[in-house]
Amino acid sequence: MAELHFFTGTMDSGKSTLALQTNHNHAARGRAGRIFVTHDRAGTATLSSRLGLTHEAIEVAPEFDFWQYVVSTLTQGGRIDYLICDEAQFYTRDQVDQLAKIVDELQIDVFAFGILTDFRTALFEGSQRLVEIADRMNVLQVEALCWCGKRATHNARTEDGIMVVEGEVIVVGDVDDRGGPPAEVAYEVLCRQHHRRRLTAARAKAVSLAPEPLPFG
Ligand SMILES: Nc1ncnc2c1ncn2[C@@H]1O[C@H](COP(=O)(O)OP(=O)(O)O)[C@@H](O)[C@H]1O
Ligand SMILES: Cc1cn([C@H]2C[C@H](O)[C@@H](COP(=O)(O)O)O2)c(=O)[nH]c1=O
Repeated sequence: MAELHFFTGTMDSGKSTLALQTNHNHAARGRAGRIFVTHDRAGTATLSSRLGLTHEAIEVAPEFDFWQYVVSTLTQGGRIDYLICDEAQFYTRDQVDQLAKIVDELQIDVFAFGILTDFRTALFEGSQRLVEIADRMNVLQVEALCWCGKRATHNARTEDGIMVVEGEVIVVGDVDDRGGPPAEVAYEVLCRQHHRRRLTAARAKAVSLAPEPLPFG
């Protein structure tokens, strides 16, 4: 039986790497797949992992129809055994419903990968629908860590190094771990407590270096 799988984790937890590994393993056994992505950091129609692997992919625009794409490919004699869908948090609710229909009606496996929540801690539209209807939901096993050492569960956005909780939902960007001057827009993974307190690594360091107030005599 085909299934709709949803693999989730914070930014930088290895989702795109797993997407490419999944594609590799299925393709190596002669299965025919298609790779989809949207808003990848590496540019349009590319699936990229921080481990250096990239693969060309089909760019998913908001009006893209997965069901139509697959049905028209099959009716033209093409073969599709599975779909790899990265950055699935950005897919629309309708697109996720199309993926479920493809699984149920055409017996094609779908492997979707994406972050669950945005920088404000709200569910993304695509992820919400995947949580609601996926056959299996898997949390990535390689844990991304907060600066304090705890498991990171939240994605924080920084602007010029300052954590923000308001703004556009979609802003493509990367985790800033180069230690250089802060990027205009960057992301940092944090545990819930430090996300709640808006305590990023840089702010925690600044606080720890602040001089102790002199005791009054
Ligand atoms: N130089 C490195 N050496 C080993 N592993 C690395 C290196 N850089 C990144 N990684 C691994 O790659 C993971 C990020 O992979 P990626 O697939 O791009 O994540 P995601 O798609 O979840 O954002 C990191 O969690 C880390 O485990
Ligand atoms: C939290 C958050 C993230 N994004 C963007 C930033 C990246 O381009 C992707 C996540 O990619 P990854 O492969 O999981 O690292 O999503 C965003 O647009 N809005 C957000 O709130």
